[in-house]
Amino acid sequence: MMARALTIAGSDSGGGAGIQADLKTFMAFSVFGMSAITAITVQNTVGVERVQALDPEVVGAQIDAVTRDLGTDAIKIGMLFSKPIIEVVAERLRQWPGIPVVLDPVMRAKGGAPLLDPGAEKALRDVLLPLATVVTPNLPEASALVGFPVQTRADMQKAAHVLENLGVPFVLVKGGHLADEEAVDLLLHEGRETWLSAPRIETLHTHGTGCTLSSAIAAGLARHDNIEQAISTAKEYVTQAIRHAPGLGHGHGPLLHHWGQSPWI
Ligand SMILES: Nc1ncnc2c1ncn2[C@@H]1O[C@H](COP(=O)(O)OP(=O)(O)OP(=O)(O)O)[C@@H](O)[C@H]1O
Ligand SMILES: Cc1ncc(CO)c(N)n1
Repeated sequence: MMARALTIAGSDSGGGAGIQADLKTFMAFSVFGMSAITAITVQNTVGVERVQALDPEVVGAQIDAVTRDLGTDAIKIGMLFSKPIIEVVAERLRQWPGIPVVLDPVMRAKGGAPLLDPGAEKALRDVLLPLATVVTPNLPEASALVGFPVQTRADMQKAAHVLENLGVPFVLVKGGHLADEEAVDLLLHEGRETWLSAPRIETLHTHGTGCTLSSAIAAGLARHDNIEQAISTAKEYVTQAIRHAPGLGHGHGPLLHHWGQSPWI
């Protein structure tokens, strides 16, 4: 049967991040994508102009409709926006304890616009984190979750251990925001640290890197790949997606959601 994945996330009208990036990524991995939209962002490559959250009950109902009928092999979680939405999502995840969950703890867009109510960070950590199989914070998100600054490789190690102790089997702290020649992420699993390194590509076009990485991991899990293998394939996917970015828009442009060279060149 075709592998299926569900993304629970916000819509990015610009098509580069959020639900749109997730579905495009699932498709690149030949995984059937489904969505539960948490919020609609009025967004393009320049920034976020408005956010309209959905009624938490409508978020829960989308998850129910999909799981009841089509079923899913993996779940990716992105922008959640508010504590009531976090609670509804957590309640649904508890009903499906066997399904692997990739949690991207989205807090802000690249330009700084808030995508999560700061008052909901605690709920994200206390309610949702223990239900995740993989968590993928960037440096500011890791810092908000652990309560100390995360700015160096040593900080990433410390933060990863704290997050593992909060009950997440696979912790991936993303180093995209490091001032480093390499784009390095740290994977921690059962106390074992692995640095995943890729060349840092000099480009403005990095809109949706985090969404793309987490949905590529979820696609691998939906296909029942070994989790460490799924994470390293996802890292390769995001690196080539940045390298072949189509250069659209006037700000931080989207990535190429396709394996390999741009098909239109
Ligand atoms: N310029 C770059 N070149 C290569 N890899 C990059 C670059 N920037 C980020 N990455 C990689 O992309 C992935 C996403 O990391 P990043 O820290 O940018 O996530 P993020 O801040 O959550 O992204 P966003 O919020 O824009 O979706 C990581 O694997 C990171 O190492
Ligand atoms: C909807 C949405 N989710 C996540 C991000 C983070 O990149 C974004 N910019 N927009």
